[in-house]
Amino acid sequence: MGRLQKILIPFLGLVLAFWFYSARENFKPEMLKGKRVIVTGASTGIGEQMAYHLARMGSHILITARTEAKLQKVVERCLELGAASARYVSGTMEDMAFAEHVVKEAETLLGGLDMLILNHVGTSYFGYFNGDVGHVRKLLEINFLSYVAMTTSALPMLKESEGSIVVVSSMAGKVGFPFTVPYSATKFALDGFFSSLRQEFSIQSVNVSITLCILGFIDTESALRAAAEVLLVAPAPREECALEILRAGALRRRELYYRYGSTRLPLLLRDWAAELLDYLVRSRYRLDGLKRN
Ligand SMILES: NC(=O)C1=CN([C@@H]2O[C@H](COP(=O)(O)OP(=O)(O)OC[C@H]3O[C@@H](n4cnc5c(N)ncnc54)[C@H](OP(=O)(O)O)[C@@H]3O)[C@@H](O)[C@H]2O)C=CC1
Ligand SMILES: CC(C)CCC[C@@H](C)[C@H]1CC[C@H]2[C@@H]3C(=O)C=C4C[C@@H](O)CC[C@]4(C)[C@H]3CC[C@]12C
Repeated sequence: MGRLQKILIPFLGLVLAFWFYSARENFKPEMLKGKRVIVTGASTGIGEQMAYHLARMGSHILITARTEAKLQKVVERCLELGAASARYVSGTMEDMAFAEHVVKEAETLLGGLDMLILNHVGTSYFGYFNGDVGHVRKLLEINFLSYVAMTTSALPMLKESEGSIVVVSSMAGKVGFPFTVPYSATKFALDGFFSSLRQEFSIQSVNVSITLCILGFIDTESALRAAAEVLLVAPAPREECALEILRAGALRRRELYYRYGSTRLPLLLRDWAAELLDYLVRSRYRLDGLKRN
């Protein structure tokens, strides 16, 4: 009996802890109503879909990317869908002054900021590493340093609103995949920077959440163009992906894994059977589909 109690009580404790942990707050679209949100890389792909979801939820939206004509169309659609307000700023994230300018625009136009969604990525190649160090530097500036610059300038506003930072990363920011060498380096850098910063926020009681989004293959035009012929993996829908990112950000989750089965489960292998994971990853590639570049 005594032994049974010794096992049963901790077991019940664990069950209760699990129940308590999983019964966390549920997402309601009203959570983002009236919130002031920046979405970067929102002229197309997942960023564009996030803008539309935010519009339906009644947020104030500030979007950015390089192509003005596309941004204009996305803003128009956001207004049709019910955004509280929708504006754009066009420019390149190769330029840190532009990254900071976007944040300043939120201050001027919206009077503050509740959520900063960092989503843009510069164009890269999907193929063997070609030795171009200049490209790695440029991609680090676009995919990583501009995220740092925007976070730094948005922090006073985010502290004020007790807001959220959402960082869109990838499975390629947690595991090495073939053909994404420069891209993968930039995504691993994001994990280092933002996971460390989250720890400091916790120590300093800074109530700004950081959500790192670990995405698998998503059916955006650029991803399909680059990799559909090579990967034996079905891409997940960008609309659903965009909604899951917003949900995780609104719930102040630490990380999002989308889709769960093709991201979280393979990652369980990473620390215990890295060689097996590497092998399984390679087995999902069709090398004769690779374009010459
Ligand atoms: N699709 C996928 O399979 C996966 C995507 N992800 C991540 O999801 C996020 C979105 O990806 P996805 O929607 O596929 O990307 P897209 O290629 O569809 O969109 C990229 C966006 O970034 C903008 N952009 C590109 N270069 C620059 C630049 N120099 N300065 C400013 N903006 C720029 C583009 O607009 P413009 O050209 O007008 O500037 C566009 O709006 C990225 O962080 C990506 O790493 C993660 C895992 C898988
Ligand atoms: C085998 C399984 C364990 C999981 C497989 C998931 C793999 C196939 C997923 C995970 C991360 C994905 C890449 C990514 O993050 C972003 C881009 C940029 C885009 O412009 C071109 C496509 C590309 C390279 C994706 C290609 C597919 C990748 C490697």
